[in-house]
This record gives sequence, C-alpha cells and structure tokens, in this order.
Amino acid sequence: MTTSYRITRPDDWHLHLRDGDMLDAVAPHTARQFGRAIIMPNLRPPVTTTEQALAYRGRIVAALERAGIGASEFEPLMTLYLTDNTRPEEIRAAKASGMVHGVKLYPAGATTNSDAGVTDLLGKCSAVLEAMQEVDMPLLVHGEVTDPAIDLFDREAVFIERVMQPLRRSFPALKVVFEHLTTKDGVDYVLSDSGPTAATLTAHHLLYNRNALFLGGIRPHYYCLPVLKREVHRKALLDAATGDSDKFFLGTDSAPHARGLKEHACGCAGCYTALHAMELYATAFDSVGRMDRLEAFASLNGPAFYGLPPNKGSLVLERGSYRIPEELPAGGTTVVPLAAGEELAWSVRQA
Ligand SMILES: NC(=O)N[C@@H](CC(=O)O)C(=O)O
Ligand SMILES: [Zn+2]
Ligand SMILES: [Zn+2]
Repeated sequence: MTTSYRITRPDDWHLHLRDGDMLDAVAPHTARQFGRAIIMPNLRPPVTTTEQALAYRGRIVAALERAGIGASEFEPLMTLYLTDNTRPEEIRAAKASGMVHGVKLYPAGATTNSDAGVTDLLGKCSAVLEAMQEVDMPLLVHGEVTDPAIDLFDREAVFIERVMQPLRRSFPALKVVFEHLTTKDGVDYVLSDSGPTAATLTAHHLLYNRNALFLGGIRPHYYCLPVLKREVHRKALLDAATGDSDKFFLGTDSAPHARGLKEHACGCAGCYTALHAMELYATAFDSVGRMDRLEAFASLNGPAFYGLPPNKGSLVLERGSYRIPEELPAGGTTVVPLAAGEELAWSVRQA
C-alpha cells in the first residue's frame, strides 16, 4: 500500500477569509497547504470595486506577514461581488489590475452576506456579462435559486434550468465556475455543457451526505449552503472529482463562523475546513482508491481553467493518523473545524 504521495502544491479555488481578527486566525491555515486561493468577496460591506479588492488583498498579505508567511509563499486571487449596479468599466479596471480573477454571483438572499446580490442576472447584468466575456473574466456562481416556493434541496437543480442554461445561450464564450456543486444534476450539467463551464467541489460534499446534519441530534457544524444532499448526489460528486474530466477542481468553501453563531437558534451556514483541507480531500479520494487522481483535481485543473501556471513547489500526503482539534482560537472567539475531535487516516507532511 502506498503510504505517501507527493503532489504539485495545490490551490483552493473557493475560500472565505473574512477580515480583522478572523482573517488573522484563518489565513495562515490556508497558506500552509495552498499556493493560491480565490478569495470570496462577501464581506460586510461586500467587495464590489477593484479598489476595495486591492485594499482587501493588502490586508490579507499583512495578516500573513504577521504570521511569518511572506508574499512569495501564498498569493490571494481576488474577486468582485456582482450587484445589479456593477458597471462594465469596473470589469475592465478589474482585468487591468491583474489581481482580480473572477466576479462572484450571489443571487440576492441565497447565502451568508448576500443581501446586496443580484436580483435578475440576465435582466440587470447583461452589459457586465458582455464585458466579462470580452476580457475573459470568469463568472463564479453560487448556483441556487432563492424562490421560497422551491424546496431547499432542489434549489441547485432549478438554478440550472432557470439561470445556467439561459446564461450559456446568451454568452457562449463566458467562463463560468459553478461553485460548490452539490448534486448529480449539477455534475451532468457541467459535463454536458458545450461552453467553458467548470465546477469546484468541497471536501465536505465529497465526504458527507445529509444524514450528517442529523446524526444523533442536529449538528450545526455540518450545516452549509448549498446544504448537504442525498447519498446518490455525494457519489456523483466523488465520481466527478476522481474521474477523467478536467472540469472539476478543488474549492474548499471553508467558511469560518464564530462557534456561538453556529451553535445558535438560527445558526450560520458554513463549514470550516481550511485547517485540514488536504487531509479531508485525501480521505475522500482514498475511500474510492483514487489517490492517483488527487493531483489533477487539487493542483492542475484549476490553474488550467483560470489560465495560470501550476504552482512550483509540492506537498506530501502521508498515511498515518491525524486528530482534528476540537476548536481553534479566532480573536476573542473560537472556530470549530469540520469533524472536530475525529481522526483521519491522512496527514500533510510539514515542509
Ligand atoms: N457556504 C456557506 O455555507 N457559507 C458561505 C457563503 C457561501 O459560500 O455560500 C459563507 O460565507 O459563510
Ligand atoms: Zn456560496
Ligand atoms: Zn463560499
């Protein structure tokens, strides 16, 4: 049995770093494992302009410096938060900065900090989408409808019909990343779409089905959006991650919330996985005997889609027990990592 794997240093193509004390607490975890990450813009207020994105980038670099991690070791890839009022000139400025690598669509009200999101994508944002297609700026999509008449578990499938298919017809060359894909419907759509569509997959959606939310009582640290789905969907995601298609790549969607806001009568959505991301992904890939596919998924497919070179360094995964901490300090609060207190059979060898 192979006991260790060396892979090209991976990237995280979907990450929440927050700001202030939380940023200081979580950014070093990501920088230890990943060379780059796509940084989500759903701060309060959201990051809607290139100027704000560059200022946020500066705060991330400063937080890492305080932790002894230099700018050459980790590169934050910034994004803008799309609103009904985003202008095409903002897209051109973002592209010209060389530091903004995507524009994020949050349907208004779909998830954490999405109040300022888009109300009608093709109706309100066509000129912006046209500019994005022209300058080759990817659209990153939280793919769930917010129509209260649609069952929570069906929101991704309905989004494909109502938004993704019309979007693709209108903008055949627009790069689109279907973020944190959670269903077989989503996998089938990404595989069948003729345009440049890719998808990120989280570790938690590869490892757990919706039973994890209710095992022995309600378990808020397994609650994220899009919510965990049935086993048939988890299997389809794992097949996609470990299969031959280069349209699927790693995006943790690590989304830290203070412990008290998760263990709450109206708990926040988001799982914290930045601490142990590669250990979790290795566990998922190993469960189907496909460790050989981990490098393409974690380190090669994402850069190819975004038009960037793979990272230079490497990371080693070793078989051997790793215990996930119960909680982590984060400023004046704590964050509970996914599967806290449990043991994993893979660990990252620190360089
Ligand atoms: N995934 C989540 O459950 N939460 C994310 C937002 C998001 O990615 O939808 C967050 O910012 O907390
Ligand atoms: Zn999301
Ligand atoms: Zn997210």
